[in-house]
Amino acid sequence: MALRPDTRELAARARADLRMGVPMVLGIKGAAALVAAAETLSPERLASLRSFGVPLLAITPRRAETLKARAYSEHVARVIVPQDADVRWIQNVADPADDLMMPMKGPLQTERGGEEGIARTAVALAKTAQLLPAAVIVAVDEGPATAAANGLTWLDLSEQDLAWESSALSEIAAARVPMEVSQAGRLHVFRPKDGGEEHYAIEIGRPDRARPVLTRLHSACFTGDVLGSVKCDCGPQLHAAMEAMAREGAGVLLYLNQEGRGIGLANKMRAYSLQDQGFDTVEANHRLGFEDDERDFRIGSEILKSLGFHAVRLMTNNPRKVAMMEGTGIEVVERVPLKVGEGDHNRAYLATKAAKSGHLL
Ligand SMILES: Nc1nc2c(ncn2[C@@H]2O[C@H](COP(=O)(O)OP(=O)(O)OP(=O)(O)O)[C@@H](O)[C@H]2O)c(=O)[nH]1
Ligand SMILES: [Zn+2]
Repeated sequence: MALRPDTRELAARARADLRMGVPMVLGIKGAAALVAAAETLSPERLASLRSFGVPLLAITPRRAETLKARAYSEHVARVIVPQDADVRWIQNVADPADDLMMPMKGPLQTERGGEEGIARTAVALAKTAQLLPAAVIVAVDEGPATAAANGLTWLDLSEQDLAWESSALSEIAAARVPMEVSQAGRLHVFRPKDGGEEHYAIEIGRPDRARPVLTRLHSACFTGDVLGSVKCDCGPQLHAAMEAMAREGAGVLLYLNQEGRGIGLANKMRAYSLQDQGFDTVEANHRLGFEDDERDFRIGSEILKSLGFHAVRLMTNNPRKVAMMEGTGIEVVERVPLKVGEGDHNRAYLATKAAKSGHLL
């Protein structure tokens, strides 16, 4: 049936549902469950979910560790939601905002053994929807029938294990954009097949496809790039990279919409608020239930290849970016350090990245 959305498209639809607070039905290897994101859950929907069975709250092992709950798995922890627990209880387990003010959330009871695929996938969906990585799940016997009867998205992953990287990109439009640093600017917009976040490539000058091109692989940072926040070094890095390309007369700026190292601006602000409570940038991500860095840098090499580039001189201090480029078919002939913008407000942040995330100082 050519009209029918495929698994990837259904997953994208499921993410949109979760963001709106609409539950979806997830099927894996014969098991099925209603799934709702903890962050967007309403009291009415929680009550309806309970009419199908006893809910579990799936969270990441990172979050479980903060809550001192046993995960019994390296992939997911399934917290038993007490009968009298309300939405607030669920959201307090999911959200570390009040951890310090109200530390007594436990002891949390967690499930051990049994089917964990649904819980694991539900958390992955919430994460890629840039919500808090926590989902309420209620097992149901008849997945497709439950979805159909309630008008919910049915996503069956029994046959296909979803690879969580972004789906293939196609170039949508490009045009000349004269800029302060260079009159010769050209912006290309790339869109993933699943309708997700778009990413950009900005050509500066006239880069020669046959030679390694000076390239900056930059992740969106609204606070640093646009507001000039001094809490990180993103703004100065962006501008220094563009100026270097303009000086050379050629370069490519890859501007990937991976705000907050892939967790989205809302979660980044949650992380900032934890940083105001004394946690560093890595600890804050972990308390929220994320890894230090949730970005997929393959997007960058895919864009470069589709523009006809094969080799780069990469402006970065992050060895992971170099490794990812090389592992995905773009030769990195040189790493060009990009050390600008260090100040009183971001000194500790940069030191943490060097100590914990392997950034080169
Ligand atoms: N989660 C989180 N993200 C942050 C924080 N501070 C900055 N960011 C994000 O981190 C990313 C920084 O991106 P980049 O500068 O491209 O990457 P990098 O890993 O620092 O590597 P290089 O700058 O290339 O050396 C952006 O997406 C910012 O939004 C933070 O405290 N927490
Ligand atoms: Zn930044």
